[in-house]
Amino acid sequence: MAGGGGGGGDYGDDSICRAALREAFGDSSDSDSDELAGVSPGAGHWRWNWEAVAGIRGLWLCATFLTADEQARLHAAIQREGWFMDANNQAMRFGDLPSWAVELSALILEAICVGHVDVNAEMTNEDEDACPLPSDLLWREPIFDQMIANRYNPGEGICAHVDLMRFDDGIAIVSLESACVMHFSQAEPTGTTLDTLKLGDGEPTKVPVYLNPGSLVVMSGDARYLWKHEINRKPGAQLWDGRELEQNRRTSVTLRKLLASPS
Ligand SMILES: O=C(O)CCC(=O)C(=O)O
Ligand SMILES: [Fe+2]
Repeated sequence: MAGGGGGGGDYGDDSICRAALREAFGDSSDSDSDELAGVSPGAGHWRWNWEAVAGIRGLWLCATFLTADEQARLHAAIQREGWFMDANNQAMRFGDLPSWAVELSALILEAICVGHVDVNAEMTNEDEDACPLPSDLLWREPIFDQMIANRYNPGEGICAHVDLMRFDDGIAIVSLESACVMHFSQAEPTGTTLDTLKLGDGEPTKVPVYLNPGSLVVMSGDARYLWKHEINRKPGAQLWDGRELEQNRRTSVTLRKLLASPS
């Protein structure tokens, strides 16, 4: 897909993306179902701004992915599943996803296809760098068939990890309820590339990414395979703009695609 120019802009061939959307999900304007219905194709086009996270190839953030209303409807749909009763704080689905997750997947694909890309100075002019997901991942069907919903109480997070290799490239994370800082650190230091990312004392740099409610993070390539991600909500670890974030309950939805199992 072609990238936007210096000031950002629509990218890719809109009609190809729209065809992919229709093929994958049908015409959502006909939809009479579901919690996110009413979001017609292209409706979010003006507000979807994609930022490439500096220093991590394949890591993209769309801070304006869901409106407050869409967040509320998505959260209500998750609540209705009744997953987070008692001490339960995680639910996984494989294969057929709940209809709201299928709709969310369609919205993610649409945001990737028609959103605006802020091309920063560090990026090269290679087309693949100017799209939040490589086109082969955009065309796979379904785009996602595995989902994890996580609920974190204040103080709870997730340890540094690379997602399991049983999942394909191209992972999306939607945040709800409250903000957090997710840190990325290199998984396998290779000497050469790490040199530019090391602090003076040799400690690998952690790249902080602020995940506000309603934001969408997309990881592919290096970001998915060569960088670990974590959410450390121990006191002192959630710093943003020099201030400690106030911690509240956070819910996230992670969408991935299972690799075909060897038969
Ligand atoms: O909750 C999040 O934001 C991240 C979840 C995650 O990384 C995972 O489930 O693999
Ligand atoms: Fe993960």
